[in-house]
Amino acid sequence: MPVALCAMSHSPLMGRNDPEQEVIDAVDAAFDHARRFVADFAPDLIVIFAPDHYNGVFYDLLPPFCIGAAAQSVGDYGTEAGPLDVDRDAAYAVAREVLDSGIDVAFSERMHVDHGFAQALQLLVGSITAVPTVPIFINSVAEPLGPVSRVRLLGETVGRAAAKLDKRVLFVGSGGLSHDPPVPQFATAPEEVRERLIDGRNPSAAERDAREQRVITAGRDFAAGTAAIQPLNPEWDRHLLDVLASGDLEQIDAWTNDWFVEQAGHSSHEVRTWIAAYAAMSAAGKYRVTSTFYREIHEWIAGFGITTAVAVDE
Ligand SMILES: O=C(O)CCC(=O)/C=C/C=C(\O)C(=O)O
Ligand SMILES: [Fe+2]
Repeated sequence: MPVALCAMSHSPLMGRNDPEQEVIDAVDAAFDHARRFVADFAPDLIVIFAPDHYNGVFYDLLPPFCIGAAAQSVGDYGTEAGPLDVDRDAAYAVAREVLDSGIDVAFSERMHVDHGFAQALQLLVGSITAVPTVPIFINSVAEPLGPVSRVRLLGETVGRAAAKLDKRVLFVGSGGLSHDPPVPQFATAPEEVRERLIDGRNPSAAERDAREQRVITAGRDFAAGTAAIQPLNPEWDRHLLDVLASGDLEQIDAWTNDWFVEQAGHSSHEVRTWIAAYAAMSAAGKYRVTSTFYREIHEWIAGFGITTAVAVDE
């Protein structure tokens, strides 16, 4: 059955610390294009790969990957809260195929997800329930991380499973590109922050507000050139976009996790979601990238990209 792809950056700072109007208009136009692309493809199912930012998955039990058979959005940064419309049968079918192929994916009957999933679904199809989904969490934040080659293999097996579903499947990758927003790291976090990284579900409104305000302030400082966070790396971003478009994804296996951080900041690991989505596409054969948007947006602390791709009949 047909497959298609949309990979996109997300940012909790959209609408909270916006760049100048010309940039917003360009992003809006790119999302309009992506929405039309998705509507024209008319997916029966969205398989979405996204990270979490210590809102749904914590160090009390932190799998590298997790497939949700049911999922609940926490509603951080004003995103839609509540249950996603998860296709449970499809989630089980995908999980079986992934496990059969030797990838030890975790599985959840109550996965908690944050803006990584919700913002992408809302931007592309209007809500977290508009189209049945299979949500797949990819740890992109909480070290230690496994090699990126495992993410590519996960994506490939998910793609093989999706091809057997007899559905029109849209693969979505949500996150990236180069960016280094203030997401705490366990190794360097003070004790009280460590505690919430281990078991921080259901923070009070005041706690959530303080966390969100910290990120908004960092966005303001970054745009003003005064934030002590890593710069964006548009050359690295463009190179990644070229590699993904080339279809030659195996070259990514040689990229080390340290290299991602050196080049493009800690949260550049979120491009794992793009790599998985493109690898899923590659399982169906050759593909062609049909649109690419890219801008450096300091206000959102993001090398911000949106790409779409279709399968090519050989
Ligand atoms: O305060 C925290 O623990 C997390 C901060 C946070 O959620 C930052 C999110 C940033 C992105 O999702 C992004 O830029 O990709
Ligand atoms: Fe993120």
